[in-house]
Amino acid sequence: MSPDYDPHASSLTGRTDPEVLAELYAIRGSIDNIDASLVYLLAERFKFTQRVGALKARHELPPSDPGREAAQIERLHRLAIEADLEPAFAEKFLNFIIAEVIRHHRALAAGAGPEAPAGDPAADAAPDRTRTDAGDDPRRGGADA
Ligand SMILES: O=C(O)C(=O)C[C@]1(C(=O)O)C=C[C@@H](O)C=C1
Repeated sequence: MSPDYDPHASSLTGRTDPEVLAELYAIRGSIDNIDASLVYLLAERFKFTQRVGALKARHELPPSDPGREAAQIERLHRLAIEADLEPAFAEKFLNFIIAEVIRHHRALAAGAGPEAPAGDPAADAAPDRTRTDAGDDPRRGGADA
């Protein structure tokens, strides 16, 4: 745990029954563990998507793949129902992450990323806007989102 993190930080201290607070802190300990896991999991996911982005940039593939996304969303819907999680939330969450991944892919294709060093032809190429891409996807805010 980071040294400046206070797991008992709360606006409830001093006006809540200490026993209730103790129970709340115990539950929050698990919430903190899960949040930490989410951060590490997301970091791992982004490491892999950076590799996808570098591959796509090298081969001049479009940053987004709507067919893949549709399959991911459908699968996530099913998993969410199984897991008793709101499917609309699961979809929103995945779309949020994917939008960020696509932003990274675009930066890589434009040569801004660490995996596309100067002089790499893929890095110097302008992002290809002629292909099917999220530029047409209203979720991503239009052509230059
Ligand atoms: O699999 C890819 O092609 C990716 O670029 C990764 C990813 C994802 O984050 O899962 C991101 C963008 C694509 O539209 C589809 C999937």
